[in-house]
Amino acid sequence: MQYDIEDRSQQASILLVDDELLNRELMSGCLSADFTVYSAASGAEALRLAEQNPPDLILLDIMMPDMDGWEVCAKLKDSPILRHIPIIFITSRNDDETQIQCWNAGCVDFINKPINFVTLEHRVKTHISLKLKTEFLISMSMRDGLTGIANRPALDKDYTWIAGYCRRKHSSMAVLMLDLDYFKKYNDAYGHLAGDDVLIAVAQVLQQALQRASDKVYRYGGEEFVLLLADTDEQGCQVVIDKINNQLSRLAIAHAYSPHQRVTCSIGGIVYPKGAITTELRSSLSLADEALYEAKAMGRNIGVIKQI
Ligand SMILES: Nc1nc2c(ncn2[C@@H]2O[C@H](COP(=O)(O)OP(=O)(O)OP(=O)(O)O)[C@@H](O)[C@H]2O)c(=O)[nH]1
Repeated sequence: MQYDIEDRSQQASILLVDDELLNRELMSGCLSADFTVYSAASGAEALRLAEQNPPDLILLDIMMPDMDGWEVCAKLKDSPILRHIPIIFITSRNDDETQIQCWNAGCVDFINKPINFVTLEHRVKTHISLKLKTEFLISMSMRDGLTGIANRPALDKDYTWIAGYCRRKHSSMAVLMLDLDYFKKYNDAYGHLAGDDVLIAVAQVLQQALQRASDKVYRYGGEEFVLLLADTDEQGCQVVIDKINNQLSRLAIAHAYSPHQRVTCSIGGIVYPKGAITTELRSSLSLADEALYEAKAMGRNIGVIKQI
């Protein structure tokens, strides 16, 4: 995947927070050619705007009436969604104590007033570039290199919050494990690269079969995939399994060494009843794996779902 920092910078957004209109206008004039800039005249407005539309960077004045920059910063750092947004303080004070206070508050940098606009522009570009590159690296580390879908570390990360969410919402949840049938024979007969193409095609089928935003698919290992389906019962699982099988049968990838003469998969899954979900991924996978084992033993190309 190619990454172009220039392209992404154009879309990067900056929230300016300053109670003085002139400061906001001058900073906006300096930055709006390169970034999407929006501004707030108070701490309360800044928090509201940041929640509605989290920016990539916040330029935060310290001395403001009602809520000062320190308090805004503390509230941002308290929010699980907003805490990672880099903050640059804008301050007219340059004493040691203020500088230490800025760093302790969790800013990435600070700029002194009167503002040197060349410095402002360069500092902002540096921090936006760092933020975008970090985001890109994090997203890459959560993707499977071959198929482009989420990988096992992403599953580890997502499972806890999806299971916790379903438990709190008192909804059901399904964990499915999918394994291609006779895939070793496929690789042996058609070659490893052809096998890779099958994995890519199957990953696409799985993504298409999952229609809700909360449905997630991961490449778990070699030819194994895991699906997390929030708010899904046994009947819902069956609908998903049927869609996957129909789509695979429509693709009709020839496999002369399978009794089905085409690439098929077996699926094992478990459904947790409303609210009774374990937040331990390991035990969910081990139960789904048992169901998958049964599906394989029953002749493959079949789904076995168990209600827990
Ligand atoms: N092409 C390709 N093959 C892979 C990849 N990862 C794992 N495999 C292959 O997947 C095959 C899995 O073989 P087995 O675990 O014996 O399973 P199987 O042949 O599908 O048999 P059943 O699951 O019992 O139907 C092995 O040949 C692995 O080399 C990959 O990234 N690309």
